[in-house]
Amino acid sequence: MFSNYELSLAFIGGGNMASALGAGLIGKRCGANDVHVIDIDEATRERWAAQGVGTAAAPGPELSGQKVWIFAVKPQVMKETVAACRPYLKPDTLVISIAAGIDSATLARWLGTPDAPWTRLVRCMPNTPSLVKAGISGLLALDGVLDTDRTVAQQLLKAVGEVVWVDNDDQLDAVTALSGSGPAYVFLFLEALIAGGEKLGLSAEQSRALALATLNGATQLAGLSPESPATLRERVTSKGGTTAAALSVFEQQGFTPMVHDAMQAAYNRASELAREFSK
Ligand SMILES: NC(=O)C1=CN([C@@H]2O[C@H](COP(=O)(O)OP(=O)(O)OC[C@H]3O[C@@H](n4cnc5c(N)ncnc54)[C@H](OP(=O)(O)O)[C@@H]3O)[C@@H](O)[C@H]2O)C=CC1
Ligand SMILES: O=C(O)[C@@H]1CCC=N1
Repeated sequence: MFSNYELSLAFIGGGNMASALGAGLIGKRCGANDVHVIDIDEATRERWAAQGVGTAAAPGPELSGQKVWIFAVKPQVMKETVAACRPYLKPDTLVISIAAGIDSATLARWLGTPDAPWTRLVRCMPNTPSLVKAGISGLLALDGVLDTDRTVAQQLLKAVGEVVWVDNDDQLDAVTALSGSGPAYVFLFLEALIAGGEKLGLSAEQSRALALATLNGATQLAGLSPESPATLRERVTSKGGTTAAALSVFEQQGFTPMVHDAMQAAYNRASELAREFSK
């Protein structure tokens, strides 16, 4: 379907997440000149223009020429942004929204009418490792979405990593709490490991190399091994040894419940965003 770059793409909002997706997609699924970016921020437009991408500060007729639209603005401005783009929809436009929280039925209503909601719509929750083609995206299509549209959305996101289809908006909020926000949790852990190494006398450079390779190696091992993460953890933990000493501190200080509370907070925030900005 995408041979000879048959895809034309609009990013409405060209910030962090759109840039990560664009970096993975341009040259693989589309040429730079097949992409159109609408962003109110001049510096953002200049970054895209430097890659040969057409840009505009506001939606206009050129949007009608793009087959797939990816809404990548903050949930707070989704409603007004959709309203501004809506006049340029064509019957065959596939809309993908990556906004956290804003549910599919609301988006379908904003894009269409209350009586005839837009059906060519896929909700997606990607993550920033898409920048290096190591992302993972949750995808959600309402009943009635064409199989061809599901396929296009899936191929698009597979160009920047893996995809997992979910059944409803609540599950997409759970994806948001896990893999959407998740890279930030991992970066926080990485920062803590690096700072911890330095406190114990390693240089910043040594700590960074050791921490990065440890996270990389451990996740690769977990991905390739048939054994569970719990078993792999036990393999590192010699009785009465150093790992046991460290893990007992994690346990005493409530590491696992803290991770669960953090994920619950992200999930709850997605619902709040939906309530606040879906009216
Ligand atoms: N960052 C991430 O890891 C992920 C983000 N998302 C979702 O992606 C969306 C974008 O997030 P992110 O990329 O981080 O945000 P950014 O703020 O980096 O990007 C949004 C961009 O949209 C611009 N913008 C604001 N209003 C409009 C408008 N009316 N028309 C066009 N452009 C506009 C902003 O300009 P200005 O800065 O001047 O306001 C900004 O450049 C959010 O809905 C978020 O939930 C989903 C998954 C992961
Ligand atoms: O923080 C946010 O709201 C967005 C959604 C997932 C990652 N970033």
